[in-house]
Order: sequence, then structure tokens, then C-alpha cells
Amino acid sequence: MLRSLARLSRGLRSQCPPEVKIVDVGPRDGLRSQCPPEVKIVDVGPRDGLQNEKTLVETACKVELIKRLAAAGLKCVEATAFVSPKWVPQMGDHAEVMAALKEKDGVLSGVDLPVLAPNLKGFEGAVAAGAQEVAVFAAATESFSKKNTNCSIAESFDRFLPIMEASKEKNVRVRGYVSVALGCPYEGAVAPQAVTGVIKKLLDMGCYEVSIGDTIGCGTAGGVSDLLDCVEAEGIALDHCAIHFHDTYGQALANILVGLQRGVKVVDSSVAGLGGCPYAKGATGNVATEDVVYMLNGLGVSTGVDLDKLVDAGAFISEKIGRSPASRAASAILAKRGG
Ligand SMILES: CC(C)(COP(=O)([O-])OP(=O)([O-])OC[C@H]1O[C@@H](n2cnc3c(N)ncnc32)[C@H](O)[C@@H]1OP(=O)([O-])[O-])[C@@H](O)C(=O)NCCC(=O)NCCSC(=O)C[C@@](C)(O)CC(=O)[O-]
Repeated sequence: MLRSLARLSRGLRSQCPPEVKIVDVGPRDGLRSQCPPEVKIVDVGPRDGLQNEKTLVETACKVELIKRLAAAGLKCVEATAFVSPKWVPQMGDHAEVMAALKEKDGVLSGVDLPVLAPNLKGFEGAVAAGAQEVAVFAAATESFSKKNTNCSIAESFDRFLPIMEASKEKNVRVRGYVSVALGCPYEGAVAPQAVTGVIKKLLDMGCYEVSIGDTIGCGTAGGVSDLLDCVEAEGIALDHCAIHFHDTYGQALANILVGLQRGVKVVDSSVAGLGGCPYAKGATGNVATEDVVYMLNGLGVSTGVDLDKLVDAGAFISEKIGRSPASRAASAILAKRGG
């Protein structure tokens, strides 16, 4: 028995090459190990994505989109905005959208559906409609604040105070946004200190997280790195920050990668790359969720999102609004499927 094992071992040795070249995969593993193992994606398509559409999208179609995103595995979908319909007509059906989503069974079970609220009126409307999470939004520049919400930055915080108070009473979570964090359509370059000051204020007020918005998609990897340096230097944990990048200059994925390497674990994106901002001329949509998921899959970062189902959701809404998905990954997958 022992003799036959020795013979087998010699045989096995003779089957192996005398020399083996080892390829060091260090740098690849290095990049993977710098990224968090898991990332939460907040799909803002039904709100940020659709708010800029000139033709009103039917409420049923918005609801169907949200359900399809949930079915694709997204655990957080920004559903609508309780803003003035005079300012953003596309969001005028906010209460109807929320009413259709009220039964959070089936596909919506365990899915967060935050909504935008710029003031107490918006907050109250949102809560009456069943929202359990709202997002307040401030800007990093005075000009954008005025154009977007008709008030100064300080006045916008005055409007948030009663929201924060009421949210505690109603047990509603509040997220914050800081817009134009990497550039302003009216003032150009924005000092990282100005952005950081707004983030700090929002967190101090009680926001559980602040999403850093590159509203016009002009940011670069270097700019993101500088901004996150400043955020950390102010003692703000990147655990409390999300990143919300538009893709106007095609830099969003690179910018997101910088954020992930720095420890950000929440990424906002928009299915099919929908969107733009009504108060930022020429700004294109958010980075496409399909592109983000494709990149994260390649990095071995878990998102819980089924890319094929997500592509279907993007194709659904793109067809409804009469254009092709603004996602390179989705276009490639759809072309491949088409044969
Ligand atoms: C903030 C206001 C309301 C101020 O607007 P205002 O005109 O200064 O407000 P007001 O208090 O004088 O009220 C005027 C009218 O609006 C009504 N009103 C007042 N509040 C509400 C409300 N919540 N919901 C519904 N109606 C409201 C109010 O009742 C009144 O009605 P009227 O008496 O004339 O019939 C307005 O400027 C507004 O709604 N702005 C929203 C703009 C917006 O939605 N922008 C896009 C979202 S932000 C964004 O996209 C950036 C982000 C978050 O994605 C991050 C990034 O990309 O970087």
C-alpha cells in the first residue's frame, strides 16, 4: 500500500512542469481590497432622472419603473419630490405616486422610498402620503440656491429646521444633499471648504447621511479627491457621505471609483442615465445605474442588483420616454441580446 502511494506521488510529480512562472496579481487585488465589499446604490431615476422631462410621464409608468427597480434588487429608490409643481411640474403627481406604492408588500418589501422635501409643506405632504424618509437639499453656492429654491443657503437651512423637528416626532429619516459640490453653472469653481461647511451643517442638524452632488457633472477624479480630503480634514466620516455624480463630461465612473477607494459606501445613480437638473443648463443625467453595477461587478463589490433585470427596467422607461438608454453597459447588453 505504502509502496503504491510512493509510486503515485512520483507519477504526479512527473506530470507537473519542472518550473512554474508565478504571475503576481497584487495590483488587481490591491484595487479590489481598497473598495468596500458591499455598496448601497440609491437609484434616483424616478425623481432626479424624470424631473427634467418636458412631457409629463404617466403616474402608472413611474410606479411601474419603481417596482421594476425594486424587482432588480435595488433596496433604495428615490420615488418623487414634494416640491412645488409650479417649479417642477413633472413631480406634481407626488402624492399619487406614493399612494400607489403604499402597500409595501411583494416586490417593495424592504425597499426604502425616500422623497425630496424642500420645506415643511413638502415634508408634511410627504408624510401624509406615507413617506418614511425625506431628503432635504442645500446648495454650495448662493446663485444655485436662489435658482433652485428661491432662497439663500442660510434661508434654506431655516426651512430645514422645522423639518428636522417634525421628523423626530414622526420618526422619519432625513437625508441631506449638497448640490453643485464640484462646480456651479453660475459661479464656476466651488471651494471644497464651502461644500464641507454645508455637509457639516446638514449632519449637525440630524441628517443621517449627506449625498455630495456633482449636479452638472463637471467634476474630475482630482477634484473629488481634493474635496474628500477637505471633508475628512473637517472630521466628517466618509461613512456619513454618499456620492451623487452626473455624467456630463463622462467622468462619473472614475469619480465614483475615487470615492469608493476613499471609503464611501453609498452611490446615487439613475437607471438608464436618466436626468438632468432643471436649474443647470446643459447638465446631462446622473451616472447610469447599469454602468455603476457593471463596474462594481468587475470589482467584486456586492450590490444585490441583478444587472439583466436592471437593463430591462432601463429599457422600459427609455422606451416610454422615447429615447435609448444613456448607459454604455445597457447599450452593449441590449445589442448583445439582439444578436
Ligand atoms: C422651494 C420652493 C417651494 C420655494 O418656492 P417659492 O415660490 O419661493 O415658495 P413660496 O413659499 O413663496 O410658495 C409659492 C407657492 O408654492 C407652494 N409651495 C411651497 N412649497 C411647496 C411644496 N413643498 N410643495 C408644493 N407646493 C409648495 C406654495 O403653497 C405657494 O403656492 P401658491 O400660493 O402660489 O398656490 C420652490 O423653489 C421649489 O419647489 N423648488 C424645487 C426645485 C427642485 O425641485 N429642483 C430640483 C431638485 S434639486 C436637484 O435636482 C439637485 C439634487 C438634489 O439632485 C442633487 C444634485 O444633483 O446635485
